[in-house]
Amino acid sequence: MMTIPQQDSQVHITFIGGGNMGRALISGLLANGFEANQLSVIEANANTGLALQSDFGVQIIGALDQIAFNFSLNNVVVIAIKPQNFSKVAKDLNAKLKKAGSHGPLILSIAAGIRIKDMSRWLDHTRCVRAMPNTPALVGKGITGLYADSSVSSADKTLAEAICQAVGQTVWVNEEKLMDAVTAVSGSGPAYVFAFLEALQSSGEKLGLDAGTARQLAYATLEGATQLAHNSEEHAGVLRERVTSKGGTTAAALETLKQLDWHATLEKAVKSANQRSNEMGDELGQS
Ligand SMILES: NC(=O)C1=CN([C@@H]2O[C@H](COP(=O)(O)OP(=O)(O)OC[C@H]3O[C@@H](n4cnc5c(N)ncnc54)[C@H](OP(=O)(O)O)[C@@H]3O)[C@@H](O)[C@H]2O)C=CC1
Ligand SMILES: O=C(O)[C@@H]1CCC=N1
Repeated sequence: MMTIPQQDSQVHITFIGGGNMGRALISGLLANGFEANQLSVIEANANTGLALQSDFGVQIIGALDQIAFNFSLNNVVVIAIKPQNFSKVAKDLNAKLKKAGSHGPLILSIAAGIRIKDMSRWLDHTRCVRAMPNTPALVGKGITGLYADSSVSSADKTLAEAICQAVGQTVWVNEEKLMDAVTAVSGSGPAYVFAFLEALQSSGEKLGLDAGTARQLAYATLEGATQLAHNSEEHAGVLRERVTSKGGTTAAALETLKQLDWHATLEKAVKSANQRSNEMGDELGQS
């Protein structure tokens, strides 16, 4: 049963939205110390809700107005719906929070782009922390960036951090605009890695390997190289040079990547994600 450091009482988390990221967090939390009776989910899509109930045994609540806060300080609401739906849901939640008074829950938003000042305004509530997890949370290997402004208590920061640490590592940023960068690097990052895997595997297939062998080679290489880099104190560039024999095969591949400006291309892609997160904050914060 998951309790939070320095507190005895049990944490209860209500998810609003149990889609891709909600599911990844729920699965990761259950595998890492939480029990099903500590989690409830409000999910608009009936099939998605049924699948969560059957896979994880969590309680599915039909609608927002059925949330029963237990008025404990360890009551948490994770908002895991699309950013475009956020203001509507937050305004609906506002009435419930008013009833909860000063013991309203900690709100942990994982929505890309949505800023603390806007969610606090829609919710009329200041116990809000912004988080950006990623889907490797599903296997307990996520990383979550966190931001809270100075009005949030250290107990609430500890609570938010402990929840996110149940599914991987956490880092705090001290300026909210850096959440756009976190989103661009690690929130969206798994997609870049999966795209790289797809390309490495299909390259192997085009060179004549069967799909299974190409997949095995690509996945093991990514896993091994990542582990090597993780365990090494040296810069990834040094590790790259060690693979690159003068006049050899790696040099030929890296020369092609250089001609195609691959490094700068990836940096541009990550910059686009950063910019989009910021734009979403501007666009969606207006409502
Ligand atoms: N996917 C990722 O890798 C990451 C996503 N995020 C953030 O997480 C949030 C969710 O993303 P993701 O899980 O991918 O999105 P999904 O669309 O997969 O999940 C959202 C779920 O919420 C449901 N929903 C919509 N409106 C409501 C409502 N009013 N009440 C309850 N449930 C509702 C949706 O149902 P329906 O499909 O019927 O609309 C859907 O099942 C986003 O804000 C995103 O920015 C953050 C980090 C990583
Ligand atoms: O693509 C998105 O907008 C979300 C945020 C980070 C990952 N998925």
